[in-house]
Amino acid sequence: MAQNNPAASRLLHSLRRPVICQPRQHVCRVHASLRQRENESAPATIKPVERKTLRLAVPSKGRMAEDTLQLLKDCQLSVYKPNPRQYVASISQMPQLEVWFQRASDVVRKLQYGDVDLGIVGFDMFSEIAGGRDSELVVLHDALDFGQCYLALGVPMGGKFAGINTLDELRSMPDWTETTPLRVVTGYHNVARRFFAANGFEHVVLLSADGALEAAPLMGSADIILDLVSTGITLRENNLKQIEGGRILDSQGVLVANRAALTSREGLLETVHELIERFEAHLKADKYYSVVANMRGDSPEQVASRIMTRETLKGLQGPTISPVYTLNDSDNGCAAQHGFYACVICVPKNCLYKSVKELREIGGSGVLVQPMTYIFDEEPARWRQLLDKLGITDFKAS
Ligand SMILES: Nc1ncnc2c1ncn2[C@@H]1O[C@H](COP(=O)(O)OP(=O)(O)OP(=O)(O)O)[C@@H](O)[C@H]1O
Ligand SMILES: O=P(O)(O)OC[C@H]1O[C@H](OP(=O)(O)OP(=O)(O)O)[C@H](O)[C@@H]1O
Ligand SMILES: [Mg+2]
Repeated sequence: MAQNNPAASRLLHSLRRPVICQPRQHVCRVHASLRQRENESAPATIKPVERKTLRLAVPSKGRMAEDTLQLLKDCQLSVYKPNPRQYVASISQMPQLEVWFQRASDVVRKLQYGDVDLGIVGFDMFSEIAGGRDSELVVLHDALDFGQCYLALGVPMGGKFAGINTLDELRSMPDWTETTPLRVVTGYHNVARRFFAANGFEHVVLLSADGALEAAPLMGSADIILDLVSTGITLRENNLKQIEGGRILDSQGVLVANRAALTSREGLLETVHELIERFEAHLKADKYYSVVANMRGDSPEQVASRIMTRETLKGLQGPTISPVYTLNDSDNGCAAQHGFYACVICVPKNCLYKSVKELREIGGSGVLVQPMTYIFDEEPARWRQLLDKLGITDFKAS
């Protein structure tokens, strides 16, 4: 069938191309090949081109591209791209920063080479290309709240895998030998190599494919897959299951920087500070509603104490309580209404209805719910952690 179908035969062809073995060598010692590949993928020590501008690389296509631009927009950092076929754009609020559109894998490579200073990419891609640990690259924000997925093994539900439900069981199958290794198809060879080496798999061969990996076990061209999972539907629809111990790496969008650039490029730390502040303010606010309720009570303290007895109503710092003023009919003046207070709290979005019910239980009447746009903390913890990582003690953001 594959012979008559060009797409299928291309896939088969790519699946059959082993990447860690020589053409006639079928079995790999994953430990040895791990060392070899990591040296290979080490960034070349090429001196970056001189430039005055700062650069941020973002994914150029797919869901990560859309979500990255949306995040920047939500932080009042809309990206202006004059022409859809151009790869460089700008942000009017940050004129010092060029935005470069790149394939996700190239975002990481360009960061390694120092061609860009900052990049937004999935943690999966960062792990695959750069090893996933802070080294010459530094993760500035590890939870941008989009592109949530994870890398996991997908194992056939039936056949010889019917009784296989854990990583130990998979490893202990007698089928895997020098001549019949476990064939794993994946786009994440470095992650896979590290994972199988760390988990004591001896006879593994990694195969390549650019998409539709889930079809490979059914076709017979691989035993299992290692791919991204989000809802798990694609695995299920292709008769594949996840196994205990087979969830390899959790991923979402991250902001990464070139470490050397952080300490040498003029203005980069200030820009990073602003980006972290804006991202944190938006991402935090996105999880809350601002709730204003009129509360019955004898004093502000009494209302506050009642609110503080309820976990969902405590908000971020506790309630703000103020008098409610009404018009005085006799002289048209205003007077604080006795026994009534307005209270403002932040409520986690996922507890909204519970909070409204609790407010009513403790004397609330009208409840207004508003979206929260930004919550600026005094200093984001991630900024402090970055300064610690870089060993900077005397930086003052302007
Ligand atoms: N199903 C998914 N759910 C959430 N995030 C995902 C999912 N698949 C991939 N991602 C994230 O998106 C990144 C890009 O994925 P990918 O390269 O497959 O592009 P895409 O958005 O699916 O577009 P396409 O596959 O059509 O080129 C991945 O590195 C990962 O971080
Ligand atoms: O768990 P799920 O919600 O089903 O998502 C998982 C699927 O999503 C990604 O594929 P994508 O949709 O990006 O298609 P692609 O293979 O063409 O990249 C990934 O490679 C899986 O196949
Ligand atoms: Mg995809």
